[in-house]
Amino acid sequence: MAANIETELSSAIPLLHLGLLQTGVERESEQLLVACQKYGFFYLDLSSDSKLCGYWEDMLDTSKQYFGQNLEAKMQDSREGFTTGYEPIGTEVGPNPGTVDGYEILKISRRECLQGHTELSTSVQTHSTLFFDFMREAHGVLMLILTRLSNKMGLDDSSSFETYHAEPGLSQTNMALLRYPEMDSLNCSHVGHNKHTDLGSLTLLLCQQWGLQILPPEAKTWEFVEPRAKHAVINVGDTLHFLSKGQLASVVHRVIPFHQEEGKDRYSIAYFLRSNDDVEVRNTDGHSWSAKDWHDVKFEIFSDPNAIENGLQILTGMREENDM
Ligand SMILES: O=C(O)CCC(=O)C(=O)O
Ligand SMILES: [Fe+2]
Repeated sequence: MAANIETELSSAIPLLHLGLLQTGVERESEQLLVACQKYGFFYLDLSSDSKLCGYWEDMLDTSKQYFGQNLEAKMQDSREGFTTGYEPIGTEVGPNPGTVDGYEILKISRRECLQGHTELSTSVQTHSTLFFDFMREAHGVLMLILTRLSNKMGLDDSSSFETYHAEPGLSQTNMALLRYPEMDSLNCSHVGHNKHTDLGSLTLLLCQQWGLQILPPEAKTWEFVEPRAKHAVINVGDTLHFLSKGQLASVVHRVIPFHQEEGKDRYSIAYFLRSNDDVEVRNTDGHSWSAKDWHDVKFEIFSDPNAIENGLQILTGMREENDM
C-alpha cells in the first residue's frame, strides 16, 4: 500500500476557509456549494479559529488518556442505543470479507451537551467541559455551513437546511472519539472501518493521521485523503443529500490502516450533525423515512449489511453495489 500512495492520493478535494465563510465572502460560499455538489468532501482551514484548534489538541490528549484505560473501565460507559457511550472493537463488520471493524469509539450526544451533564463514568465527566465546548464550536461551524448552502441554493426560511436542525427539536447529533489500535497488536480479522456514507447532514472530522479513503462520485478506485494540520475534513451525509433532492453528494468512504504508520494507534475525532428526528427524508425513488428511522435502519446495517436484502445499498447511501 505504501508504494502506491502517490497514485492513490486524492488531489481534487476542495479547500475552503472557515474565516472567509464566517465573514460572508460570496466567492467562498459559491465554492462551498460546488464542493458539496461535485465532491461531497472538502477541507476546511480552521486556522482562523484558535479556540477550535486548541480543543482539537486537548481532545487528542484526552482521547489517548481515555482509551488507555483497561477494557473493564471503558465498558462502564457501554450503553444501549447509538448516540452515547463506549463501544469496543469489533462491533461492526470490517472492510474486508470475514473481518470485523478495528476501532473503539466513545460517543457523547448533543442532548447531553445541551443538558450540560453526561451520565457516563467519571472518566468522561472529568472532561465534559472540554467535550461540550468542542461540541458547541463544531455545531456552530456546521450550522454556518448549512446557512451558506441554503443561501446559495436560494432556500427561504421555511425550507432552509437550518430549519430542519432548529432547536429545541430532538436529534441524534453527537460527537465521537475513535481509536484504531496499531495493526500488530490485533489479529488481522479486526481491520479499519467499513465503506459507508454518513447517515446525517454534515460530518466534521479531525484527524492528523492517514487512513481515510474516499470513493469520489464517478470514480472506480479508492483515494487516500491526506491529513492536514489545522484543517478539518467535512463531508455531506445522506440526510443532506436527500433534503437537497440529490444535489449535494453523500460520498462513500472507509478507513484502512495505513502501512507507513504501523506501530502507531490512529486517533480521529468526529462531530456528526443530524437533522431533527421528525424531519422526513425522501430518496430520488420516492421512498421516505423520518430522519430517526433512517438513522436506526442504518445503524442496524452497520453491524450486518447482509442482514436485509438491500442492506449494502443502504450502507452506501443507495449507491449501486457494483460501483465498488
Ligand atoms: O475515523 C475516521 O477517520 C472516519 C470515521 C468515519 O467515517 C465515521 O465514523 O463515520
Ligand atoms: Fe463516516
